[in-house]
Amino acid sequence: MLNFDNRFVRELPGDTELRNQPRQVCAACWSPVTPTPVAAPTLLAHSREVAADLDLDDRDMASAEMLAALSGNRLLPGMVSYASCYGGHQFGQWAGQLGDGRAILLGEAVNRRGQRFELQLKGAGPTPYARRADGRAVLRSSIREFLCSEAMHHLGVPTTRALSLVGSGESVVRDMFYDGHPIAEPGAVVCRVAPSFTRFGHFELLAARGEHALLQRLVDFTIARDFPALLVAPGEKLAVWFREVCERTARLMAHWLRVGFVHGVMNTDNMSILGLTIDYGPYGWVDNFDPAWTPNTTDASSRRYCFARQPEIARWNLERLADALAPLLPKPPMAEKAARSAELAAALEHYDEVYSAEFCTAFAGKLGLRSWTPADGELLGELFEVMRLAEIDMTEFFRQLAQLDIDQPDAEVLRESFYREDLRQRFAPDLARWLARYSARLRHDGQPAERRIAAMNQVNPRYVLRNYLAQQAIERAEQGDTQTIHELLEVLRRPYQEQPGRAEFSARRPDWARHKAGCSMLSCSS
Ligand SMILES: Nc1ncnc2c1ncn2[C@@H]1O[C@H](COP(=O)(O)OP(=O)(O)OP(=O)(O)O)[C@@H](O)[C@H]1O
Repeated sequence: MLNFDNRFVRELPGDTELRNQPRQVCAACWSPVTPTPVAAPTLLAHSREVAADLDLDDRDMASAEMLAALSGNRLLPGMVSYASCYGGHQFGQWAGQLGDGRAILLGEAVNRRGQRFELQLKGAGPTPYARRADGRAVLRSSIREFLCSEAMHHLGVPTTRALSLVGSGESVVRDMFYDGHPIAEPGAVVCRVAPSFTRFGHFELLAARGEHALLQRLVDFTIARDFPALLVAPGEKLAVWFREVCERTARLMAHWLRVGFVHGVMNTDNMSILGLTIDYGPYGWVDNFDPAWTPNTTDASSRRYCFARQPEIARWNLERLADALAPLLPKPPMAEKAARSAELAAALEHYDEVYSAEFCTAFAGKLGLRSWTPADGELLGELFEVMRLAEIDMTEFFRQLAQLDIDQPDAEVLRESFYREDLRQRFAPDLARWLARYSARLRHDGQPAERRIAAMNQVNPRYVLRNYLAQQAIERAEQGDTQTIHELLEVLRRPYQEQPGRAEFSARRPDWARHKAGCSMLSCSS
């Protein structure tokens, strides 16, 4: 039922040692490893769209063989299992070898249309990269990864996908939430799917070890397998490819800002070479608009990975990738002094340009403008300031903004986007002034209201995976009730459409969730 063509292990060198013990793995891109079986797997949910991409129907998904494969209990014909080797910069520091410590690849499925997808189990047991950890994942973080991958896809944000969420029937011990005391939680395995799970860190590790021949092989392989449409003359290959990576990353950052997504751990090992959102750990969705907000408790003081800094951090990460690739280019002339070649530097500048352009396009769309001028940048900046000070809900505000009567602007249509009545009253004059200027701008733009509203509703979601919604789904699932997971999966399939009877899934964060763990801040424990 699935066809495999496993190029990664066929074309790139693997680890020659077979023991599954934590260790440094050199001169190899992957290590063979078998998933550790789980006691009592149950399929808690699956994405029918991802299944369809793999030519799998509901019957296939319900089969015992599939459950065995998706829990790591048995391989299907054609599958090979391995963990890949990468390093990374974590919180700005080089961390050395990291690797797939609890992710196990199952090979590359090729569908009837010739599309290629790597399948990867997260939480399927330890690998040589597990260091001292257990290779497992808790149900709570697996639900968050499963739902958010699919929600992001339906929002139009590039992302790795999730085929399945399997409860393992085993418990996993983590020290989370409750005063740091270790507690046993239910475990789970998610099957992730993406054309490639290659990260910036794969290249960085080879460069850091001086394994330049293998680095060149990995670059050639990645371009050939993952960027088949890239047209390049042989001499320019590396720079043209890096420019493409910069461009995709820039587009991704504009998307994250558009929908109010904060990744939480933008280390270089969590940066996808395809410009996909990867690793749904302590991520969060912006409720009250705050550029400095980070959902990750580990980052609460430095706020390195807060909402508004993400584009800047993505550039820093691209610079680390450029550093890793630089040894593959002819040495720059002494006069240039810089370690980086002119081509790589130009690609980084391209990142800045593409990001700026994409950001303007995204926010022009959110505001219902057909074009963007520097004055619109000022208008948006003023809005952001009012939204921040008045603690306005980002998703609710932009969705409701389309309802504004631009001939008689009245902030009443935005009432529901305020969390606090006192702040609503205090900032009412500022908001009214802004709405008047904004309405004048729209009248000047001259687009018929119906068309503007329809266009705004296509880019301003009604439904996002608010932090407290995911937490509710988790708490119910931990009691054995998976209905909320299914409801959320269904609602988040059509995030831009009004769905009658689904108001509970668009409501802004309730008061009880404001400081509750899981609903506002999260630790990395997963
Ligand atoms: N429970 C665990 N067992 C083994 N390795 C782990 C575990 N949790 C995290 N790691 C490893 O720690 C490193 C950094 O962790 P991070 O939280 O970014 O990863 P993750 O959430 O496991 O994975 P991914 O980036 O694949 O989604 C990675 O090498 C990861 O494989």
